[in-house]
Amino acid sequence: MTPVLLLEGIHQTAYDLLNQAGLDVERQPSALEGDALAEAIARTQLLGIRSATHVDAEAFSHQKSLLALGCFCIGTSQVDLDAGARAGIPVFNAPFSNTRSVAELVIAEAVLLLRRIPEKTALAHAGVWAKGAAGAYEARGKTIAVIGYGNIGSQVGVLAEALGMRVVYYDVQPKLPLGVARGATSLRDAVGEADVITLHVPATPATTGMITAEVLAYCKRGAMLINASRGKVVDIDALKAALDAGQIGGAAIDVFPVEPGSNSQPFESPLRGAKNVILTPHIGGSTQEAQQNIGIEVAAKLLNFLKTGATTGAVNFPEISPGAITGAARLLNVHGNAPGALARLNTALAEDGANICAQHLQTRGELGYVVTDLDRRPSEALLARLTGESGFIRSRVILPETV
Ligand SMILES: NC(=O)c1ccc[n+]([C@@H]2O[C@H](COP(=O)([O-])OP(=O)(O)OC[C@H]3O[C@@H](n4cnc5c(N)ncnc54)[C@H](O)[C@@H]3O)[C@@H](O)[C@H]2O)c1
Ligand SMILES: O=C(O)CC[C@@H](O)C(=O)O
Repeated sequence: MTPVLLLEGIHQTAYDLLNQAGLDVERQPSALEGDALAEAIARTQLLGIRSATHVDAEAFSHQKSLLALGCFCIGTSQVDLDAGARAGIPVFNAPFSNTRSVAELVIAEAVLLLRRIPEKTALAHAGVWAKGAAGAYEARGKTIAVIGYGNIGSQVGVLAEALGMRVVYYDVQPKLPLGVARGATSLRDAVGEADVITLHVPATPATTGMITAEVLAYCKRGAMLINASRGKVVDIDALKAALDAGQIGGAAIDVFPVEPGSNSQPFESPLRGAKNVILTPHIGGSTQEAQQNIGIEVAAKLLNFLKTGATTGAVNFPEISPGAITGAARLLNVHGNAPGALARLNTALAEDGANICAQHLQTRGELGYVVTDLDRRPSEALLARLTGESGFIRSRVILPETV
C-alpha cells in the first residue's frame, strides 16, 4: 500500500479521501524538521504539509520513493520548489480554498483596531473600566490600502467597500479594480493615504522586508497595519518602534518571521505585550470551511497524480492532464529538457518492443514530463534505463488494473 504521511493536523477530509482510496495514511499533529523530517521523507510516497514544515533541498535529498508533495495551504515558500522539480517531484497546493477566511478576519481586525478594542479588552480583563471614545473611529469613510490585490486582497477590497470604506490597492501586476477601488502607482502612494494598511503579497525576494522603517514613516500618523500574508514581509523591529512612537496606531499580525512548528512550542516576538496589537498564531485560513475544502482539494490532486500521472495545478512542474489510461500500461517519465530527450525515450520504448497508444509531453524550464500509454507493460530493464541513464530523472508505471 502506498505510504502517505500527513503532518501539521491536516483535516480529516484528506485522511478520509486517501484512506478510502486504499492508501496507508499516517497523521501527525505537528510539523517535522531535521532528522525526523529526513526519516519521514525517506519512507513515504506522498507527503502532506502546511506552512510550518520546511522542505528544502537537503530534506528532498533524503527521498527514496517520494512521488509528490501536497501543501495543504496556499503558500509554497516553505518548499524548495526547484529542488523538488530536479528530483522529479511535483508539488501541489490549494490556491483558493482559504481566501475568504483570511479576508473575513482582516475586515474584523480593521474594525477592532480602529475602535482600539485590543487595548480596551486587555484593560477590562485587568479590571479597568476604560469607557471613552478617544481614538476610536468607524470604518465607514476611512481608506484601506490593500497591498497585493490578488485572490485575498481583492476580496478584502470588496468586503471593505461594503462597510463604506474607500479602497486603494497596490500591485506589481495590472489588476481589474473591483467596485470603485483605485489602483495606486506606488507602495508609498498607497500607504500614504490609508487609515488601514493590509498586506496580501506572496513571499518573494521583492516582498521580503518590504515594510521597512522608511515605509512605516511614510504612513499617515496613527494608521493601522494588518499582516496576514507572510512574516518576513514586515520588519518587525521597525514596526515595534513605529508602534512605540505612535506612528502606527495599532497592528494585527498573523504571520511571523519565525513561527513555532507546533502548539507545544513557545512563541517569541518583540510585539508580545504591545498596545493595541492583535497577535494571532497564523490562523488566517484556519476555519472549518477552509480546512475541509483544502483537505479535499489537495488530497484529490495527489490521488489524481498517483492514479493517472496528472500534474494539473502543480506549482513546480510541467502540467499534463492525460485522462484515463488508454493502453495496457502508462509510463510516466521525467527528464532534463534537452533536444532529443523525447526521441531517446521513444527509441528505448521501441527497443523494448512497446507500441505507443497515446503520448503527452510538456516542458517547463529545465524539466520535461512525458506520459505515454503503451500496448504492453514496460520491462524492468527499460525502467532501469529510463531512471538511471543520463538525462532521465525518474520513471513510474501505472497499470489500469491498479487504479
Ligand atoms: N495567514 C494565513 O493563514 C494565510 C492564508 C492564505 C494565504 N496567505 C498568504 O497570503 C498571501 C496572499 O495570498 P493570495 O492567495 O491572495 O495570493 P495571490 O497570488 O492571489 O495574490 C498576491 C498578489 O500580490 C501581488 N504581488 C506580488 N509581488 C508584489 C509586490 N512586490 N508588490 C505588490 N504586489 C505584489 C501579485 O501580483 C498578486 O496579485 C500569500 O503570501 C499567502 O501565502 C496567508
Ligand atoms: O495552514 C497553514 O499552515 C498556512 C495557511 C496560509 O498561510 C496559506 O498559505 O494558505
